[in-house]
Amino acid sequence: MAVFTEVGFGEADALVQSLGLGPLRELRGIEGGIENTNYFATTESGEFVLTLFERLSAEQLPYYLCLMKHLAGAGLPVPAPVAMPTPDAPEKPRKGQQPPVPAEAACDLLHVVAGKPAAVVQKLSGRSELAPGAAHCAELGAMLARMHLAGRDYPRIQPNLRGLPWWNETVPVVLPYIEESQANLLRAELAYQNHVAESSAYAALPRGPVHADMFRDNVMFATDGDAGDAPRLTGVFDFYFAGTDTWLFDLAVCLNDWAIDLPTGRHDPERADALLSAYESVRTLNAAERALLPAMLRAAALRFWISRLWDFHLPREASMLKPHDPTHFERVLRDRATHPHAMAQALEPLLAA
Ligand SMILES: Nc1ncnc2c1ncn2[C@@H]1O[C@H](COP(=O)(O)OP(=O)(O)OP(=O)(O)O)[C@@H](O)[C@H]1O
Ligand SMILES: N[C@@H](CCO)C(=O)O
Repeated sequence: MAVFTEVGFGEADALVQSLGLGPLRELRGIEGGIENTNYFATTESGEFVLTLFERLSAEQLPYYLCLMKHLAGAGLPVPAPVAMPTPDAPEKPRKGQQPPVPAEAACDLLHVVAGKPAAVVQKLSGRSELAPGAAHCAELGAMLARMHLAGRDYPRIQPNLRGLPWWNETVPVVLPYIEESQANLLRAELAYQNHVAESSAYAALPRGPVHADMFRDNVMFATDGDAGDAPRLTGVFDFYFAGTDTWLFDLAVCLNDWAIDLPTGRHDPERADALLSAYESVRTLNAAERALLPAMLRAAALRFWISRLWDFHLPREASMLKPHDPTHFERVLRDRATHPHAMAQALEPLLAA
């Protein structure tokens, strides 16, 4: 469980009551997660997740919270953040008076708990599928494409804060902790990704708001079907690494997690095909995306190798924090870099179709 900041029952109760959710019945620290403090909060209105943001600032947070609201409003299975009710609309300002500050500027989805920025979102039903099959990957691929399309009219822009500039900043910080052969791979891959980012093909990639961390443990599937029923995706959460970035990077993050054999890091052709063809059933990849898929699979592996090295070697204080294993993404990156076209080649018949 990652509880970086302990929240008292009384303080959580005061917040949920002011949100109009009724008195707090139960408050329970959540197991899992390494970024933020999360609690399940039960009130008479239902079950919610209270998140205290440990690294993101109040200036950065409206991008994520408003994106969740936007996607939920577009019918995507995304938990909607609970807004602070606004007092009754003030009277129209008289001539010469200042107009009121628009609610958007204050962000009524962002609250303060224990001195930290905080949000309350709906608790999703279902459970994560940590051993997904092709049918789960197909559900994911179609939802990812729908999410990309639904983000096209999202007005806010904020870079992926775990994108290339962060990789360039963080690699020198982790280099002293790793072996020479690892350092060589890390430096070489970073140089390659800087080169890719300057290419005209990269500039031609479609982009918009992306989740950028849609791993198996951030997606829920229904548990109500009988065994054998087709899986049904009921939700995706943890938007706090989202940002404006290429859709292809988002897809590569998913392929690297959902469509691989975890012990070896190698891709699984059946699951990769299912994920990609379902994505393409909603939105077809363009020529630049097809060309850069191998490079983005490497980029997505690099991103999580760096963040896992950083979390592992420079940990923060938290109750029962379990950092993820960095060597997993070293293996994935070695596989993608040694066989740069393996996954993309396996997907080629699909891409050409
Ligand atoms: N909206 C939600 N509905 C149901 N469960 C949720 C929801 N949000 C979070 N959880 C539960 O809380 C756990 C931790 O949340 P999350 O993954 O967002 O942690 P984090 O520390 O913020 O992020 P990270 O995954 O980046 O470490 C999840 O594994 C899930 O069980
Ligand atoms: N999904 C990330 C952790 C949260 O960003 C990882 O597995 O490294």
